[in-house]
Amino acid sequence: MTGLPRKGSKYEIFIEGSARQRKSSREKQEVVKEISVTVVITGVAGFIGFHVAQALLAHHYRVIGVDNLVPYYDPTLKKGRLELLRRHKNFIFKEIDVSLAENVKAMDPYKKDVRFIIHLAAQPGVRYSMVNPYSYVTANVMGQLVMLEWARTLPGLLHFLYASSSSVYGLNTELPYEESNRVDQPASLYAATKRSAELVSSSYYHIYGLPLTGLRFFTVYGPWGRPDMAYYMFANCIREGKPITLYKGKNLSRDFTYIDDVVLAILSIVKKSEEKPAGFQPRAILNIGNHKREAVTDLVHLLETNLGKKAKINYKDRPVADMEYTFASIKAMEDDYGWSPTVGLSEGIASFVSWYIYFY
Ligand SMILES: CC(=O)N[C@H]1[C@@H](OP(=O)(O)OP(=O)(O)OC[C@H]2O[C@@H](n3ccc(=O)[nH]c3=O)[C@H](O)[C@@H]2O)O[C@H](CO)[C@@H](O)[C@@H]1O
Repeated sequence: MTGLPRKGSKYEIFIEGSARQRKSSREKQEVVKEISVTVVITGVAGFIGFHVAQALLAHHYRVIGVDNLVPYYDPTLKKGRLELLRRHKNFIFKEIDVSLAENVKAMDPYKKDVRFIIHLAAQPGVRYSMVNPYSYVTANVMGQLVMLEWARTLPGLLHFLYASSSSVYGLNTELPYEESNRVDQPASLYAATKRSAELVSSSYYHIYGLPLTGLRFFTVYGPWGRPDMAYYMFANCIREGKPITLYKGKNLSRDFTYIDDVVLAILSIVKKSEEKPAGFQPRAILNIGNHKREAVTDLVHLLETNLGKKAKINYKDRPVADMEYTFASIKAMEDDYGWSPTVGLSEGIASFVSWYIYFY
């Protein structure tokens, strides 16, 4: 398994389409032209960064990938993702921590070429923010500021996209969550740092007019995923015959978003920003979700079916930092970019499990 998309998926057709394009020499020239579009991806060895980088490289972008390779989870995953990325000739990797301003000087030689920044480097994990709080402010707020400061020195920047999170909706009870909802009641420090990053960005838009969009991701899952997330932890426990911890609550549910849909969302934003349609103003914030609220117990059943093994379950009270439910309105993404998700939870979990079985 290479981490490439499911057979027949929209994302795969994208990549196959690109491969076909390489055939004629005239089109080869176009490819060479396209290579000049340089994208910086921070957190490139992370789950979402890796998939976005692969897709952009398949589309002949040049990717300057940045990551500090922090061992928050099993480093073999980050190393494996990087190994795949390094096979592309248009991939350049810098091992740096972007929460220190002096480190980003390593990217200065590419300044004039950079058209996009996709800033995904962060300290993730809702529950871990109670264990190691300082790392969240450093990575998620300072890191944001450093990247914004660097971004404003770029002469040809078209769009700065950055990762926010559905967790900013916090204790909000209005469903589905809309970008215009109140977001001043974070349930976790993690959410507070993600909201802070949005506010810092908003000030940079106001002062410097930087083209900025924060993407509020809703529980993204899939092959090469993050082992601190429930679907992955549950899979590990089921495989090893250990009990999973399921939080109590009849409304415990998530809007689960499959990675291919997230990649397509980002590609559609990048493409439109390159086209620069007259009068089009990118929004400051966009939800990236599946627009389906699914019970966490359904996730467990799907994993059991695909792994062919029953889960042993320990029920526990939900930690206060954990939201009970999430549900995304995706109207803004549909209206602005014609994007809508295509992969349901059962199909997505089947894809995840086939990668998982191969990987382990
Ligand atoms: C670990 C983590 O923070 N993951 C991400 C996840 O949070 P999010 O909490 O949505 O995702 P998880 O995969 O951690 O949890 C999914 C669901 O499983 C439940 N659950 C989790 C663990 C467990 O042992 N038992 C259990 O029942 C949770 O309460 C939740 O309802 O999506 C957010 C965006 O939407 C991201 O910003 C977060 O980085």
